Amino acid sequence: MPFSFTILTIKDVIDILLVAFLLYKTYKLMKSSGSINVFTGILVFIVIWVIVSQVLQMRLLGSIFDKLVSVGVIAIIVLFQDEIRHFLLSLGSRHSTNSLLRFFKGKQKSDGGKEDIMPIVMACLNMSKGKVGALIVMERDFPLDDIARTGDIIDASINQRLIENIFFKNSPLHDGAMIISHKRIEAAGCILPVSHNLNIPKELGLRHRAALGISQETDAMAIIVSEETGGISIAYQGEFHLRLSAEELERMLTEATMQ
Ligand SMILES: Nc1ncnc2c1ncn2[C@@H]1O[C@H](COP(=O)(O)OP(=O)(O)OP(=O)(O)O)[C@@H](O)[C@H]1O
Repeated sequence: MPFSFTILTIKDVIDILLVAFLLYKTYKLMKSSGSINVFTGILVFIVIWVIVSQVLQMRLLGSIFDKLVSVGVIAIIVLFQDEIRHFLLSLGSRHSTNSLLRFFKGKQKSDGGKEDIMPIVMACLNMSKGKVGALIVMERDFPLDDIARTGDIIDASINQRLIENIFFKNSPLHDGAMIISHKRIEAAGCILPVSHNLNIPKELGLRHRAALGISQETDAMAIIVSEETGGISIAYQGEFHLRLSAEELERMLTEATMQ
């Protein structure tokens, strides 16, 4: 039988690149939420399904697999509703849209928000030196009102001494997380969702798990000051950035709060 060559058009190349991008995004989301084994399992199942029903054309087994696939789509949506919500959120977030606009317009990033960031950075550095534990969540596009309601509403301007005071050991509000929203300290003593990721290093406790949890469920950035080591870390988009320097902390906060 003569070989037949299929000519790839530009549309096909874009199609392949988009599928690769979607697979990569899914892989990253699953990895950050600790469901990477499920992702591998689904991939293995798809490969077996394609071999059985398309390549070998086994009709009986193929029809069973076809049925499983049609039900499987609904099962996947139910199982991964959090990951799907996070994916759609990251696609539609103001940050992604603005980056895209900047890319096309060649517009420079604004240097806004430094006066709001520096008190947070300075407070974190002081708390780090004194080994005072802290958990600060910076709201972005996803509203954190429900989380803020689990603590005490403060609604104060961002102030270094106020932040340090709240997290000072034995202060009534030192337990739990502080929420920063619309350039204000909105609430303190808030309860965050805890991440169930199994790959979190054992030495990181509940404060770090809670920070990772909120970064998986929303687009917020969470800053952690460790009471044990004084280390400053950030949980963002389901990933940890551990043991940050003052410059790294400032840079990440500036990037995250840029409009
Ligand atoms: N779900 C949660 N939401 C908000 N804050 C939480 C949550 N769970 C724990 N915390 C905070 O974390 C503190 C416990 O921290 P723990 O020692 O377990 O964490 P850690 O990650 O090891 O941090 P550290 O290095 O500071 O010890 C609690 O006192 C509380 O303030």
